Amino acid sequence: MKRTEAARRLAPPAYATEGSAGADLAACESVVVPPGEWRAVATGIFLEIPRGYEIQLRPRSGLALRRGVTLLNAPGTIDSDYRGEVKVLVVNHGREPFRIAPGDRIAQMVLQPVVVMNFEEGGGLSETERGSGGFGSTG
Ligand SMILES: O=c1ccn([C@H]2C[C@H](O)[C@@H](COP(=O)(O)OP(=O)(O)OP(=O)(O)O)O2)c(=O)[nH]1
Repeated sequence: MKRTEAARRLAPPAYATEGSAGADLAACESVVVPPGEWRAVATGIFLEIPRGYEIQLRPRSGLALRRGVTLLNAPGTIDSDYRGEVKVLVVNHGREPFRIAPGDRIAQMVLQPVVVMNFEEGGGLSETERGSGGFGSTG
């Protein structure tokens, strides 16, 4: 079904359906992303994420399949101490300009627990069979 302008205006900025991993995230501004380019798209959403969690911004598979549109930095990270507006870095790999209207769902958000890393300098690393082999070293 084609969404009308009125439906777009009424759409909430983010919505989750039961059983879905992510909540869809909508744009709050009109943006045109030309082929081969990217834009930071405003959502009008400001979050306070509990410490120990992050939100990942992920592409929507339908936009990727139909339009070649995805997120430049997928998954985008929203830190728990970030208090600014959530923006979505939309990149257009397709051949047509990608037109975004307020209310269009352009990404999805997933809440994830994170393990906080603390680094300290050590004397050396333990030996393993792999050692420093990587990038196809096993064939
Ligand atoms: O797609 C994104 C990615 C990031 N952010 C916001 C929230 C995040 O907490 C902050 C910083 O993101 P990130 O750590 O990826 O950016 P950076 O390039 O490492 O910058 P900084 O030095 O500000 O951490 O920018 C967004 O709104 N959308």
